[in-house]
Amino acid sequence: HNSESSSQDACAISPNAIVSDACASYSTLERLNRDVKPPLDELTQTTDFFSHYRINLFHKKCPFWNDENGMCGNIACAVETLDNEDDIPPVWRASELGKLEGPRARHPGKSVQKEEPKRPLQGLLGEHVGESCVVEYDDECDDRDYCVPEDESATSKGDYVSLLRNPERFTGYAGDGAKQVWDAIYRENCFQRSSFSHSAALGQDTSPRGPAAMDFKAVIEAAGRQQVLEQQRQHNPLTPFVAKTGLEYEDECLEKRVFYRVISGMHASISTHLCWDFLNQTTGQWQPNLGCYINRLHKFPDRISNLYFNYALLTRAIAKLEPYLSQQQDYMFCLGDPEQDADTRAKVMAVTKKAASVPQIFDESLMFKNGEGPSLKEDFRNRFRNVSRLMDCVGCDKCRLWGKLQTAGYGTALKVLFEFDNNDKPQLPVLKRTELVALFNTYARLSSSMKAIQKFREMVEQDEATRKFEERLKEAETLNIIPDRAKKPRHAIVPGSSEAAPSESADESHEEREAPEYHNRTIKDEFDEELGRVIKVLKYVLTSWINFPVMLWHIITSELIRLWQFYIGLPVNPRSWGFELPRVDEL
Ligand SMILES: Cc1cc2nc3c(=O)[nH]c(=O)nc-3n(C[C@H](O)[C@H](O)[C@H](O)COP(=O)(O)OP(=O)(O)OC[C@H]3O[C@@H](n4cnc5c(N)ncnc54)[C@H](O)[C@@H]3O)c2cc1C
Repeated sequence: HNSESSSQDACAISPNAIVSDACASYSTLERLNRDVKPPLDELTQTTDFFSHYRINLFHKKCPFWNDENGMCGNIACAVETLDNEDDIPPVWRASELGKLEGPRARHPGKSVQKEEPKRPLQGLLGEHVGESCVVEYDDECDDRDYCVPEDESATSKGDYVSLLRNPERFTGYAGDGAKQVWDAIYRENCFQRSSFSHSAALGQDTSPRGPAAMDFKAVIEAAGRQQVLEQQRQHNPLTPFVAKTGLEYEDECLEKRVFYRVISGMHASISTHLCWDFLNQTTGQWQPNLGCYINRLHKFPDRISNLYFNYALLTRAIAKLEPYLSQQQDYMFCLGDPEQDADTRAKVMAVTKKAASVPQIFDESLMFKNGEGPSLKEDFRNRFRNVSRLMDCVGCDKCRLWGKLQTAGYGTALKVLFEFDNNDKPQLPVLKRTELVALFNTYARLSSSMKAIQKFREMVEQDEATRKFEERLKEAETLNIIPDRAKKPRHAIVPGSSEAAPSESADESHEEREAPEYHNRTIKDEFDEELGRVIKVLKYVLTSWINFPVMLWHIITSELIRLWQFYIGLPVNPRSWGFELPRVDEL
């Protein structure tokens, strides 16, 4: 008996989709999240260490494109959600919503650090913030990084900002600017020189293999040129074609599924938050937007499955960190404050213990096998660096903050999974503060996305039930057999959805909630209906019996194939069967 798929909610979105890469089903992860979320919220919301992040937001330039070549990534280009924002109060406009809020403090120089070791920020983040838990004195990054270290190529070390004051939610950042960044990020999924065997078309066939960013820039530019030429061609048909953009070979890269899943899962999580914490810009109300969820996520179960995949991936990374973070001599959270340090560690442990409570949630040892190991890993790292650089092209500060943080979070997770030995205790204290903060906050983002998705799913079900009820009511009305009191809608309503049905009033009496009574039915009607049901059940049972041998054959062969794949080290097909209770509405 397959215990995971036996429960009602198991694999409700896309059966077994996650099992193939992450050894866990939806229901296992949702159960785990119920345990992990409370201590994780506590950690990210009540400790100074985890509620502040240092980020270089303003001294970086988008390295991939500028307005001159017809592509555009800055705020002025981000088409806003409303055609005319002049009609709405400034506070609801995208330009305001995207701004950073709350206190901000410059990274202190060496002299201040020496003079004021306990208060290097001199109260700039607020009087009660334990600054020794927030400030990090770091130097260069080591080459195991999957993300771009914040201080790369910039003179400024960045600012400390409060994550609590800047929740990830709807900002109104949308349109061409946002789309262009996402497109470029997904194109990164395909970036690998071996995939571009016709690189001559990019005009750089003789150049030695340069940094990934340079190559990537060339691809983007080629794509940009292509786009501009395409537009020009509409007016002037003689405009030349660019022979190849390099993007034609996209399919070859699709096998690098994990990278794609990480990015798509991150995108799905961002979309979930903006739909859950959505501002209706004409009424000024913050509320979940069911239509937004349906259009961006519900219709795309693979996106949701990728989000769950990321949850499994981060759970494994966090569980793996437990021995590394448990001892003060191995890691200090707050250098100048032993009490806060102990408190933070206890809260971290509460999370890592829960994360480690489900064994085998993601088996990283299966990755980077089949001879591609080191080069694939290198490729992975470079792609991640580029995604992080692409975040500098995001034209909304708050989105950039969370985009950067989450890219760094996944980068850290990959580093922990693939660079740390599987020994009980990893040897080197290689994780920086920024990395830890990014990792745990990215985990917290996924955790709250999962919860929001579960709620959204309930809303969809309620919405559908309401719609069905209304349809039946209409049918009955046309037959004129419904008493007036049964015409009230009975199902709960989606709060705030643009597609919300009318709300059930709180004082609605119990009697009014009962099913509508159907009058004028004769005994013959009742008998015919009952007989119809009996025949349907009989048919159902007989078909199940007839199908059984075929099904058994399918199960045995598919399991044998899976066993064989496992034995010779191939990726194992997802399980295509499971036990579930018959759905009564099939009858
Ligand atoms: C880094 C970054 C951070 C952002 N943060 C915020 C934020 O905090 N708040 C906010 O309101 N807006 C944010 N945005 C903007 C937001 O993500 C959308 O771009 C915007 O709302 C417009 O949405 P859209 O419906 O046009 O599709 P987009 O979300 O822009 O998607 C573009 C295309 O990508 C594909 N796609 C969408 N989702 C997935 C997925 N999960 N997997 C694979 N493919 C997918 C679809 O083909 C879609 O048409 C951010 C954008 C970026 C690039």
